[in-house]
Amino acid sequence: MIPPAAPHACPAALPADHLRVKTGRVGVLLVNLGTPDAPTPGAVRRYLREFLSDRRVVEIPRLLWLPILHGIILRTRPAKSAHAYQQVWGPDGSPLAAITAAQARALQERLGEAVVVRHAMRYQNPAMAQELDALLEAGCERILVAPLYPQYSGATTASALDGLAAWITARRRLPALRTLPPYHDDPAAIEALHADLARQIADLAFVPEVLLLSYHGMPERTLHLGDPYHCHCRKTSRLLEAAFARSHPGLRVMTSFQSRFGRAKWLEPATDATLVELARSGTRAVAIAAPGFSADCLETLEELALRGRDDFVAAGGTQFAALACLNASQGGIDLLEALVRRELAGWIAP
Ligand SMILES: C=CC1=C(C)c2cc3[nH]c(cc4nc(cc5[nH]c(cc1n2)c(C)c5CCC(=O)O)C(CCC(=O)O)=C4C)c(C)c3C=C
Ligand SMILES: [Fe+2]
Ligand SMILES: [Fe+2]
Repeated sequence: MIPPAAPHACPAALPADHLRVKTGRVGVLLVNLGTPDAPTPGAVRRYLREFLSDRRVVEIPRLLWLPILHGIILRTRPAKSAHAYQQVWGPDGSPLAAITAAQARALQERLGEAVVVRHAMRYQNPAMAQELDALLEAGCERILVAPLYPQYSGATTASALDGLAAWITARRRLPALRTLPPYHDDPAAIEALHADLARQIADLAFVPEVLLLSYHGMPERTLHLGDPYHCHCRKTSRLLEAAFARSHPGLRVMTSFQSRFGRAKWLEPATDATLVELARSGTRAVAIAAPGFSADCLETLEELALRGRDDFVAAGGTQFAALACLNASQGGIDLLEALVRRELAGWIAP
């Protein structure tokens, strides 16, 4: 679609190859949150230091936060979190990194040579700046940056855009840029999630009474400050609930928020408390899903699938299934392709 650059005359003092760069291509950068390079206390510490130093993630004044982060959290949490990562670490490393890489490869296949697809992590590796540079190097003059968060939050979507902004300010030669909007209520996203979860439920050895939709939590204060995250999660849930009411009339769909961090009040109800409450009030069979995560990660594979099951069973529940995220499944890649093609309108042939 982009015409080749016309020949031109440059000052004789410049070397003949000063503009001999590849041009005319379109790039897509899939971005997810980030994960440690290894399931060791040292690597987890480096990851947490970068992540939890981000002002978008912890919004309390630096003077208060930095002594807590460096004096307490970075001394105690890395060993505990490394133990959790060891339980989900796979042959290709961290699940979040491996799945995001697989999503990028699958999307590259779908989009063909007209588009260069790469992936990056907001924290740790592969770094956003390195991957954006690689797209420029490959001749991409137009780049779509796609944070893979269906629901917008300052801590995730906005932070990924901060990563892009930091790269922009540090480079002379910039491409044209677009960013993927949140897709929490996109009919294609709801349909993909509904179809994938329904397929997984059909494959279970039991019939769940409850489908619990668990989203990563946020401090409740961020909702009052105007972050749309809570509303986006609730809307995804409402649309999924409506879809399941049609396909699975006996299934109760509920929503909760997981991964509380720190002492402040977080969005409620909490996932762990909800599982215990369900079991205590007589629910025996639960399936849990995480529609806020585009890829399985520590928060789904350890917190939900392992600890969630323990909480539910200890409180009297008997059947528990943690359903997979869309990941690089056919439905997941169909969705990514649809979202990305829509955002690339005018840059690539329909
Ligand atoms: C999907 C959306 C996410 C939101 C919103 C979010 C907010 C948020 N997270 C923390 C603190 C931690 N999160 C951690 C891991 C983690 N978080 C997300 C996604 C969201 N976070 C993902 C995908 C992951 C998993 C990464 C992986 O490697 O698999 C962690 C690290 C793990 C641990 O030590 O428990 C922390 C810490 C805050 C404070 C926050 C909002 C303010
Ligand atoms: Fe998180
Ligand atoms: Fe809301």
